[in-house]
Amino acid sequence: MTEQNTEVDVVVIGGGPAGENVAGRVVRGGLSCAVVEDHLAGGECSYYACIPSKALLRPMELAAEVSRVRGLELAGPIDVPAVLAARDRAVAHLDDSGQADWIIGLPALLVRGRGRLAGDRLVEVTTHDGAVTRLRARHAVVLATGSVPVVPDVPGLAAARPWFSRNATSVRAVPSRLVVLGGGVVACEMAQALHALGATETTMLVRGDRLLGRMEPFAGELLADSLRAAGIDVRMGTKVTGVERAADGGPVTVLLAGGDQVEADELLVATGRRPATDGLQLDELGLELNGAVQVDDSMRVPGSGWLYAVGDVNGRNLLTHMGKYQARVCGDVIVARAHGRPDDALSLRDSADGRGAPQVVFTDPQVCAVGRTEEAARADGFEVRVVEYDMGRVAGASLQGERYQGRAKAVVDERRRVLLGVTFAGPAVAELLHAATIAVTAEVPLETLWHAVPAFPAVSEIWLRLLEEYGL
Ligand SMILES: Cc1cc2nc3c(=O)[nH]c(=O)nc-3n(C[C@H](O)[C@H](O)[C@H](O)COP(=O)(O)OP(=O)(O)OC[C@H]3O[C@@H](n4cnc5c(N)ncnc54)[C@H](O)[C@@H]3O)c2cc1C
Ligand SMILES: NC(=O)c1ccc[n+]([C@@H]2O[C@H](COP(=O)([O-])OP(=O)(O)OC[C@H]3O[C@@H](n4cnc5c(N)ncnc54)[C@H](O)[C@@H]3O)[C@@H](O)[C@H]2O)c1
Repeated sequence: MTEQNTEVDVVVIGGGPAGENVAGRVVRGGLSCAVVEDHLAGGECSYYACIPSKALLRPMELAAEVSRVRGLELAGPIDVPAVLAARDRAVAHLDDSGQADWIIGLPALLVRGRGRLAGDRLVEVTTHDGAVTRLRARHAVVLATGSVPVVPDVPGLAAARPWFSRNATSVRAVPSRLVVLGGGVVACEMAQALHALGATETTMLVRGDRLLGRMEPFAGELLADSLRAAGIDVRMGTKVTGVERAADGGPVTVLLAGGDQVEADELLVATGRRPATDGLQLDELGLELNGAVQVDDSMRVPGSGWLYAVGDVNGRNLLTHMGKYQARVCGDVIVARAHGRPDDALSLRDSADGRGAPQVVFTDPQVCAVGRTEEAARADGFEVRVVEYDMGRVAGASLQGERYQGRAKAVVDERRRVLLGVTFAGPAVAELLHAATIAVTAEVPLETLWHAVPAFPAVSEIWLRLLEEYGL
């Protein structure tokens, strides 16, 4: 076993979107940086999560759009091998040389191997051949190790070799019978994609009474209607009591409280993710881990002068764009502190995560939201008024296709007359979201928004309808 020692200004553990962006910002600020990556530069998002899932969903979404436009018809069923090939291209056939070259070209040092904290500003990396590299950071160590799936404690589950999101997004042969455990984002997106790509019997087992539990209830209801209309068996209020599968393979049987059971070729478990902190040795630094690595709004671990955490591992919002935002804050803060410059500018603090991150669920209908739901706003003590509107009544939306089903909801802070949150559910509503994000972030008074005139006949006329509904 060989040992090497290297000193740089900043060491980043994890080369996913968050880690890469920290590296980009600190190098731009004149610091040297090493990125430690155990698997693929680019992280979960690029190869197993956002990118492949959206590549698998897009044909389903477009096919649904076509089915709503009179005079158009698909020439045939979705060409599954072609879709899987397009997915493979989207993930660069799991070849990370493009992203590795980007890191190296910053320039930054890319150290391939598993990193852990070995002391004050010290990271130890074990490479795949067993060699150990010790990286000493002059200024900061940033944890950007992402998250891993939660495995529920269900008898027989682990032995039944369930699928997790990586198996679903990397699918080579779509199972005919699929059972999905969970009603969150991964469950909804992957159930719909795999059903459209050939799963003929798809069952969703949802613990609660609705899908997308963190969003406005109407969004999950519209989505459940659409999934059911597509032939997916969405079962609410279920409790899985056991899972069985013969050791030599064959179908998997999911046992439910009440005596029911579902047999399928594969079981996809999509019951959330937890921060990837195993093996980092945080406890040895005296850090108490309550699930995620807690950070302040400059992304620094409280009580430490040098340890930061960005992206999924800090548990703020498990979304790529939020991890990258945190990374920009974190990188710039580290640069400011390293150069002894003021570190308290507005751009050097995370103010977006606590307000309610923008998110798009890429199903049909799409669901997107930013800011607080009505329930969250009331819980936070705001004086709330909500307005809702059926998007099918907007001229631009009705022109998108027949049977356009959609709904919008705005949550208003009555005292300041600004938006606290906005949710849209409907076909192709994702691009409406950024206008809402600007309005919520900038706290644009409704009286000012009134003068932002939406073009006719675009779907964005929903903004006018919401304001009229409010009484303007
Ligand atoms: C199926 C699915 C679809 C998703 N779709 C979307 C979407 O459409 N939009 C969206 O915004 N978000 C989406 N997400 C969430 C998104 O993937 C994550 O929020 C994002 O990847 C987090 O980025 P990260 O850099 O924090 O972590 P990751 O992308 O997980 O990267 C962490 C990196 O750290 C490395 N690593 C971990 N531990 C070590 C160690 N000890 N030493 C060295 N390297 C280590 C890993 O190998 C990995 O490369 C999706 C998630 C899933 C599961
Ligand atoms: N388009 C996107 O933005 C996108 C897509 C996929 C994933 N993501 C992110 O990835 C993260 C993980 O997604 P996810 O869908 O796995 O998590 P999630 O937290 O969104 O949903 C988890 C679901 O599993 C259920 N659940 C939890 N424990 C259970 C148990 N023991 N038995 C039965 N059901 C159980 C929950 O009730 C919930 O319905 C999310 O935080 C999300 O932000 C984002």
